Amino acid sequence: MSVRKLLFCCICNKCPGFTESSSSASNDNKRSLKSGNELIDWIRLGNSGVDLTGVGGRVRIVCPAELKKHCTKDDAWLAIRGRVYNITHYLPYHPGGAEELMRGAGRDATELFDKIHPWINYDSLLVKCLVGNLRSDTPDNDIFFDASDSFPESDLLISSSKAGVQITNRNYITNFTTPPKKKIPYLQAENSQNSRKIKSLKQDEALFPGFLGTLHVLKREAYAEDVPPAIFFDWEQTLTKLTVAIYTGPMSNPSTYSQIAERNLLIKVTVNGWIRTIKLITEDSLLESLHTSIIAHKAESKIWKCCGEVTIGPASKDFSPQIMSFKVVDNKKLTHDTRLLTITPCFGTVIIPIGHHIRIHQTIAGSEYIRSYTPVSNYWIDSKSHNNTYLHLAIKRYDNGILSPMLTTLSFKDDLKVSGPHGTFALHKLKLIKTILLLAAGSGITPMLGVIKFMLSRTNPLCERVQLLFFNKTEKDIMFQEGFEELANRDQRFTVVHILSNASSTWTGCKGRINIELISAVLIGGSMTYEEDSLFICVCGPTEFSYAALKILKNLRIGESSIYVFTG
Ligand code: HEM
Repeated sequence: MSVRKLLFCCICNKCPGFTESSSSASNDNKRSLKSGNELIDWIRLGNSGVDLTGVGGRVRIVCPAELKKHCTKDDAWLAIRGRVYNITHYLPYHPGGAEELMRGAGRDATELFDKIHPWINYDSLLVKCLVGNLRSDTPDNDIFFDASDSFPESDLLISSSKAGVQITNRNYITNFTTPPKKKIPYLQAENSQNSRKIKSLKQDEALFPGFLGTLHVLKREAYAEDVPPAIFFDWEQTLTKLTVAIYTGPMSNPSTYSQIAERNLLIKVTVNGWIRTIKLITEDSLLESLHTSIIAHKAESKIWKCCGEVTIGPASKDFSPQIMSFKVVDNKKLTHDTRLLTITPCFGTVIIPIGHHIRIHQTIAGSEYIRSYTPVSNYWIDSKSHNNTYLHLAIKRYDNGILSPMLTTLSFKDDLKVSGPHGTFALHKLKLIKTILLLAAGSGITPMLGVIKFMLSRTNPLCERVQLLFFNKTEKDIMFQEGFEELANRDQRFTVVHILSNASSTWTGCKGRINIELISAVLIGGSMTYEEDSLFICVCGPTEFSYAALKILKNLRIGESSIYVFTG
């Protein structure tokens, strides 16, 4: 549930908990809609399979000049918060009237929209009308509308080919009524440390009640380590399923843990070391979670009037990772001495942030043994079952070890105690990074896998280079080799160099251990061109390897702030 979208608003002031003071628009402007042009009719049109985007439903980048051209009633586009929508079909359904809505046509209408009704859940209403992301030159916008920030939830539902099929098949009805506004703790006012900062933001808040205020908060505070992040809750439903989205802000790399007990859905979200608990007492009973974005089966197939009662607890820093029970789903060979163990939580779902790890706790002969593993995402695994509740762990067997011989022989349905997530890797360190060098040895490759995928998928700023130097003893020790080759063939920005310390006579690649000549040849010798501020280096491997790498990087005058060493 790596959701970064910030969206929390009611679409109508009839929602419970909606306060008059939230509205800045006057009722005089409201038109009565012709019969056949009401909200329900608009939802029906959206679900009818008609292409409301006018461009075939392919989400793409729109430049301001193109947006400008779509300004007539027959062909009207409008942009809000960096997203461009085709509003042509929505014109007769707009409760404020078509003329009013046309005021926003052909331009970035964010300010206009926010002046009148910032609480409207425009993104849900126009979910089928999304043309693409507005290309913007202003750095401020980039904070929020990083194209890598592509709002996974919505995109799943609107993306071109899938949308029509999925929606009719699933009887999709979008939410449109988020829970009571008064319960949104969009400012952590209870935290006295922040009172000074909060005061300075009061003006913005008054101007833009609700979520826009939060955008301002996030913009200024997102990267301040000791400020609990604002988080938001949204939901949508079909007859049989409830989907809950928690919005945590850009680059926040959240971890979550969720559990369901009939009408109680408990979600724990951790962002930058702050833990928040969201408790939802639903209108009716739920069954199990379906996957990590918390889609839960309803006990009875019906549409609920509202989602239920949501309470978002205060932020706390006392985050002691909890111990959870897991079961083994699969155990298969990865290399000659490494197994890929697939495990799933016995209850609920767990999300481990990029670059973080879990710990396996095992009691053997009365003593507890603990070992850390970074889960490997589905992308790297040749697995038919891409179930999002699974964690895949690459476990190397050390014959003289205590834990690994036991873990590598686990089989289906065996129990495991797991704690997590653990780690200090902060994704926002990579915010401005265009070139990344990854130095990994042996099973130290696992945290790099998430970083590689993240860097290559982001576009703002566009990542220019991901260079992996992967150190192993012999050819047969190399994990995920095929995956690397495939990726390198597909994406020229990614390169991998394998370096073996004990290569066979047939090995034609690099040989040796980590050394300054090798690293300086990569960094300075020309295979990587970079600007100092946009370079980052990650290191992961056995302790001696990490020390050696750090020493070399120090000698090459790479600043500490540009290096992150993963430790278990
Ligand atoms: C940006 C240009 C827009 C303008 C100038 C505009 C203007 C207005 C006005 C004057 C009203 C009546 C105010 C009231 O009394 O509630 C209204 C209501 C409404 N507008 Fe817009 N609007 C715009 C965009 C949008 C968009 C993009 C959406 C959603 C897709 C939207 C959805 C609504 C809804 C749902 C209402 C009814 C609000 C309520 O009942 O509280 N509007 N709009």
